[in-house]
Amino acid sequence: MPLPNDERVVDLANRILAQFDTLFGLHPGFRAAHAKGLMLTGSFTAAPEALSLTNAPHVSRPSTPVTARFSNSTGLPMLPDSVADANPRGLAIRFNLAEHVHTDIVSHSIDAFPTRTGDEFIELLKAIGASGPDVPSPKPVEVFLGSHPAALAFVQAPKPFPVSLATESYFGVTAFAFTNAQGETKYGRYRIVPEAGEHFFSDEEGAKLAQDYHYDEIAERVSKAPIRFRILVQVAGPEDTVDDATAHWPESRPLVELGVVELNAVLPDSLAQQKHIIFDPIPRCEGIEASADPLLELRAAIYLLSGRRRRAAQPA
Ligand code: HEM
Repeated sequence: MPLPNDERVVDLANRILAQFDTLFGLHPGFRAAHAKGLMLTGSFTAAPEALSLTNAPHVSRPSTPVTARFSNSTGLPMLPDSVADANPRGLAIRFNLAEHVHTDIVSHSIDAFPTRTGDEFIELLKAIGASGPDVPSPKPVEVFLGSHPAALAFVQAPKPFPVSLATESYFGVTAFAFTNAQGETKYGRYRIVPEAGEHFFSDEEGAKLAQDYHYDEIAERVSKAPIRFRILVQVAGPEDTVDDATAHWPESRPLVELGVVELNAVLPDSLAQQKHIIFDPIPRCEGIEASADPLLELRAAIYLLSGRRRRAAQPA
């Protein structure tokens, strides 16, 4: 996973990282965002119909080992699971194709993102940082939301507390170009759907959850039976926008099943593994290419810079 060649992207990535530090404080050894999490292992089994979409290596073989990380939002590693800011939850999946060869999916539990570009995103972070409780209305964040409808829609969208991290759906949000063995390319977006169905608490119930409820629950659940998710790809129509994470496609677009992820166990050294692993929002594998979405290169740079910093941190 290389840093982008474009120095402006790397500079923006560093500035966004610094803005996360300002918002959440420094927590050496943890992620700047999605800091609280847990890692599990398992395998991916491709669905037969997946080959119609892509000849990616994990789709062309019977089974691929995976490593997955569930996470809470924010850069606060001790954030209680009962706090609304813990939503949306994250799910990152690494398909281990060979030693040191892998491709990842990074997803979160809402089919939306507040901004189309990184420049808008840093503006939003700065506006949030400048909108403390003592700041009179209209606060900078209110002004930002008033002039950015996608950000307003993201903030206002329901983000309920899942009963379990295994009863939540996750969305890749950015589009990728999927190419099959015949050379046909279609754009699509990931949807990761729980076999256990979607189940949520009311906000009142969510606010009463224990500090580490979701992570204790998922560990308990996987110790009894495997946890399964179907990985689907929502396929774009010819007129759909494929380079804008804030754009929504009609629900009538077809869904192609890529396969099933089965998680079998929590990694015994989850904390050390989380510190080390750096998920890549760009697939970088045959059959799945990045779209022109400007967030992709930027995120790849941020996750790498943040990951290098995390790896270099000395244990507390
Ligand atoms: C401007 C856009 C974005 C920025 C600046 C951003 C920023 C970050 C940062 C700084 C991290 C921590 C990286 C690390 O230390 O490893 C992170 C992780 C993460 N982000 Fe984003 N993000 C963006 C968009 C998204 C989108 C669109 C999604 C959902 C599809 C997403 C889901 C996640 C998840 C799940 C993680 C945790 C990954 C893991 O477990 O290692 N982010 N993000």
